[in-house]
This record gives sequence, structure tokens and C-alpha cells, in this order.
Amino acid sequence: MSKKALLISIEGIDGSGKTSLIQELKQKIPNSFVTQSPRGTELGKKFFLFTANHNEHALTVIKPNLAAGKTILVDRYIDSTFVYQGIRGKLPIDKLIEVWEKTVNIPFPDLTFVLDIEPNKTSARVNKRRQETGEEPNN
Ligand SMILES: Nc1ncnc2c1ncn2[C@@H]1O[C@H](COP(=O)(O)OP(=O)(O)O)[C@@H](O)[C@H]1O
Ligand SMILES: Cc1cn([C@H]2C[C@H](O)[C@@H](COP(=O)(O)OP(=O)(O)O)O2)c(=O)[nH]c1=O
Repeated sequence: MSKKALLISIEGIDGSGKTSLIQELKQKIPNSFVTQSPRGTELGKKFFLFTANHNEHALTVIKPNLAAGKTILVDRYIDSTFVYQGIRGKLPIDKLIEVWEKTVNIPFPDLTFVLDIEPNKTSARVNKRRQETGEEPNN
């Protein structure tokens, strides 16, 4: 019997090292697939917009690749919704889960790594990354 494919999410603040860790893991895990949860636009930082985005991403990217037996490494996932739309947006997390259970089908991760770093350590990293990549500041 083939083993169940794993859905692994990597969470952490901007500059905590999610992208770098995922690139390392991708080299080490055979048959892995890397994806990134949809980011919000300026208009789209609300729970229902993220829910629609996560659902679409689950349907079109996550589930087909799990079904194909790939180990999925996802850069930010539903814990980002719990933190940004839930805790920061002041919506109770049990209500968010209840809405998801009733309306959408977003697979929960089998394993989550949270990259825990002092926020003041990430600003130097993000500045360095901006210089290297020319990315624009977020806000
Ligand atoms: N463990 C680490 N130690 C020091 N610098 C790191 C480490 N991991 C990543 N970086 C650097 O920090 C910056 C942000 O990393 P990145 O992987 O883009 O973070 P995120 O995807 O979480 O925003 C990059 O310039 C990267 O090279
Ligand atoms: C996936 C997701 C992201 N977000 C937010 C968190 C971040 O502010 C933003 C992503 O910002 P971005 O700078 O693209 O992320 P990274 O940390 O990977 O560099 O989207 C939510 O609010 N809810 C979500 O469900």
C-alpha cells in the first residue's frame, strides 16, 4: 500500500526564513512539491477573501498534488489565517474553523513548522533581501 502523502506547512513572520527552509527541504525530500498560499491584496485582507483564496488553492493545487502522492511544502497556510484574520482581526478562531467546516474543504496540515524569531532580528534580514532582490517594501 502506498503511503499517505503529507501536507507540511511552514509558518512565521516575514523574514523568519520560510522560503529558505522550503528550498532546503525540497532538495532533501524526494517527490516534493512547493507552493505558496495566496497573499492578500490591499483590498483583500478579510477572512472571507482569504477563505475563498485558500479554497481555490486547495482545490487546484494542494489536493491534486496530494492525490499524485507528492509531499507538499506550503509557504504560509491556515495558521496565517488564524493569526492575521483571527487574532489580529479579532475573530474567534473556533468561529473561523466552524465557518470552514460548513462552507469549504481546505485540508488541514499533517505537520506544521513555525519559525520562531525575535521580530527585531528579521528587519536586518528583510533589508538584506531587499537589496539582493530589489523587492519593494510591503507597507
Ligand atoms: N537561518 C538563517 N540565518 C540567517 N539568515 C537567514 C536564515 N534564513 C534565511 N535567512 C535570510 O533572511 C532573509 C529572509 O529569508 P526568507 O527565507 O526570504 O524569509 P521568509 O520567506 O520567511 O520571508 C533572506 O535574505 C535569507 O537569505
Ligand atoms: C496566507 C495568509 C497570508 N496573510 C498575510 C500575512 C502577510 O502579511 C501577507 C504575506 O506577506 P508576504 O510579505 O508576501 O509574506 P512573507 O512573510 O512570506 O514574506 O499575507 C494573511 O493575512 N492571511 C493568510 O491566510
